[in-house]
Amino acid sequence: MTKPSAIIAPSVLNANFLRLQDEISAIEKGGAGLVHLDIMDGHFVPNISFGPDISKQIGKASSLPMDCHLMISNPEMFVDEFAKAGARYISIQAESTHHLDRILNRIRELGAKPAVSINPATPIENIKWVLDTVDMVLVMSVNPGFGGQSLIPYCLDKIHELRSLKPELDIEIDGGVKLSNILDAKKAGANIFVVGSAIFKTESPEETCREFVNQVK
Ligand SMILES: O=C(CO)[C@H](O)[C@H](O)COP(=O)(O)O
Repeated sequence: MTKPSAIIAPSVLNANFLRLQDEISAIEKGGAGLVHLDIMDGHFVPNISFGPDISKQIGKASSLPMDCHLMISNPEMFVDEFAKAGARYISIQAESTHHLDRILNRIRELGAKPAVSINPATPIENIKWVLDTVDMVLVMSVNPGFGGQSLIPYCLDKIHELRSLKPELDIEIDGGVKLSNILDAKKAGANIFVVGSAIFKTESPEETCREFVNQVK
């Protein structure tokens, strides 16, 4: 049985957008495996970030595969655009659509990797029937919308439950991940770690990213 590899996926939500190219180069040098893009629409979540055009520019500015997390209502209207923008992964919030199976299959047809995401209060049971359709499950460990929040501890129990169900699945944790708790997340069963403010709000995002990479090796 192949053990999924550990990957740090910095979220640029809290990066300095006026120096985005430098911020991206820093995480590349720091050993990140993915660049995580938080797409927010002011409707599904109480914040607005950016859309497919900026994502496409980020894709061109980076050698890292893009991990696009759609925290938006009506995601079916936008998956084609994100696939065209070059997303490697497209994550859909299970709570955001009536047609989860359809949209995940559409993402694969478009040549990207489908992933499903669940909010802290959403049970694993709700995504049970799509676990064989996706390449990754993203477990939100904060209520989505903002960086810089604290990890909700019961989300680690959800990851543990999911890992027991699917030993080879890529499981991503997103929200409140810090150097002080990343090993708890790893122990629970996560292997892809989204880290936002704990990387970009430090003196040297490159050095900090490297520390996270070394921590989960
Ligand atoms: O999806 C998100 C918020 O909805 C962010 O990816 C997440 O919060 C990462 O930021 P931080 O590491 O600062 O918590």
